[in-house]
Amino acid sequence: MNLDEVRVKINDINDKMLDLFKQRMVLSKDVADAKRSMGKAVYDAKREREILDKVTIDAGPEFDIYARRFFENLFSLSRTYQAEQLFHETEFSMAIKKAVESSPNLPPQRGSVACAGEFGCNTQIACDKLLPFSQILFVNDFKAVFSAVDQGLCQFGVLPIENSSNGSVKEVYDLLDQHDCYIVRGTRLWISHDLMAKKGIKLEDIHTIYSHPQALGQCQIFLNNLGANVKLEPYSNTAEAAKMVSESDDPGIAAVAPPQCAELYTLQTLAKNIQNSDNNYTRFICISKKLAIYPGSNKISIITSASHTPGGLSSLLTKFSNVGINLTKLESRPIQGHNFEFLFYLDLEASLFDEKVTALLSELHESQEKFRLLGNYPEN
Ligand SMILES: O=C(O)C(=O)Cc1ccccc1
Repeated sequence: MNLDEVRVKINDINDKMLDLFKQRMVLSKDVADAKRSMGKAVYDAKREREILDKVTIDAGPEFDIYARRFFENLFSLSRTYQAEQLFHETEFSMAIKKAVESSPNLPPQRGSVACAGEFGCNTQIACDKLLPFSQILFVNDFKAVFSAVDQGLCQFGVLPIENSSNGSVKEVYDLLDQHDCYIVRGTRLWISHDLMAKKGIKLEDIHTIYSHPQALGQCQIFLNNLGANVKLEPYSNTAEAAKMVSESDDPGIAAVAPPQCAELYTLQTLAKNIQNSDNNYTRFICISKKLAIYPGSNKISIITSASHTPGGLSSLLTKFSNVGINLTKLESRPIQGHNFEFLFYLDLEASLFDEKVTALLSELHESQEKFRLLGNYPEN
């Protein structure tokens, strides 16, 4: 057979498969419809497993794995189609509706906001960008930001979550799982770091440099070049490190902090723009106790689990590709007390104003062992 002849045959098979596929999708909807009207669960894991085992045997050793994956994908597509076609209100979808209806058309500009750090820190700049007329309450650490929001001391909390060169702020991911708070907004800031010390001090006089671990990580190349005699010490926050240096009696210490901190804390800049890369952006989130979904919300964050089996994560991800959703972030964090089991944090380019997306997330809410919507929010 020459190439043209093979192509003709393949086209013919494709046409037949497409026709069968469409027939199968319609039948899968009918089955779901019938099951639902009988009050039965639509998803039948046992039956799916039996069919998968049968096709694996029937396909023979050359094609068994291919056949199994092919049918797994077919089932996944059917389930997405069923969820979309037979969408029914669930507790989850009603909570979404309520949040959409009760949220104002524009994100708030004012309110009380908790910020970990001190005057002049990067997170304060993010607070000013997100809530320009807010009252900032500076607290000690990220945990205290969550507590302030959780206990109603502040309406909002702003936290760094991810940096373009240094990766995720893992502590914030863990705290998101531990608190009943929602992400209501996000923003991205270009971050630059300066090295600063007391006035009159030279770079060669410095023996210890303090800063937030994210900032130290973002300036690793410059800092490591200073040699082994210079110690790097993590500190709670960049601006707090600058303040501590200015108040300390030790002239040999310095801080990595945002440029404005030099003037704020009467320090002298020893080196400017010491970040590894100029492409140094940090994403910040704004959390709130109440779920709010403003018009224009283009990003969804969720926490979920995947089954601890081969293909478990892949079948979770397939559900998003089934409806054409782009994933912008996948973070995994170990589940405390479980051996090598993980929670997955996903960011999706999607909006709950789209019914298809609400249908998919409702389906996940029902089918996944763990599922939590962290928020649907605008990020700019
Ligand atoms: O807000 C700050 O300045 C911090 O210390 C946290 C931080 C560190 C580096 C980048 C963004 C936020």
